[in-house]
Amino acid sequence: MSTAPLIAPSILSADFARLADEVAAIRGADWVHVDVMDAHFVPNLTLGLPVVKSLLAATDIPLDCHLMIENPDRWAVGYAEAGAYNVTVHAEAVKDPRAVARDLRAAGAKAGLSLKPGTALDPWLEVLRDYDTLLIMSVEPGFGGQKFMPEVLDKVRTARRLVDTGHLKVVIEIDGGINDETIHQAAEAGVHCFVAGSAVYDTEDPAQAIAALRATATEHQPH
Ligand SMILES: O=C(CO)[C@@H](O)[C@H](O)COP(=O)(O)O
Repeated sequence: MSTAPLIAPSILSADFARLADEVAAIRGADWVHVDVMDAHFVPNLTLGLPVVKSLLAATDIPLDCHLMIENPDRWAVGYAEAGAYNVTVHAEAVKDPRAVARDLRAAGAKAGLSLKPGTALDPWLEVLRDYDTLLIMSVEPGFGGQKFMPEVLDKVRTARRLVDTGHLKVVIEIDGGINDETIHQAAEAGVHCFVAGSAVYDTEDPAQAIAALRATATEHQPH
């Protein structure tokens, strides 16, 4: 697996004017992380499949759809069929994780599994053999602009050890509070793909912010 760090700016906005700006700003990103929230699994409501279809038409950058919704078993495959590159469901919400992974892959997408900060990694290791991406949340899902939780990095270190020894084949992604001051810790712990919202969009030059995050993550890759 390539160790070059991936930077994935996250699109969260339910304000369509701002969303257009966010899409226009994502030059130089590897993936675009799309925060799909349903106001049930998380206390926030953002966007759904029709808007994701518009985003797919608006950018060539692979879309990484993070489903923070109840009953992802029902909805996930629609995002894959629409053309999302990666579709991530939450361990705390999914009922049949193996069937979801199989259906996502059959529809041509990578399958992702996400863990909230308080969810342990060990019970999911067997299931993760069927997945391509492990998304470790470093904030409680729901809102951008929260403080990074370094305590989740133990899960990153464990997962990275398993990847490096060939026991797991996943891209390790982290999401929440990633910025210039925190990305080095996540990189050193072994993260492959870094999601960043405010650190990209709340700057004068989002493309430059993406480049700077990538440079820091590259510098702090584990050896
Ligand atoms: O999904 C979420 C939060 O639930 C994240 O994708 C945030 O939207 C990232 O924003 P920052 O923490 O980087 O501001």
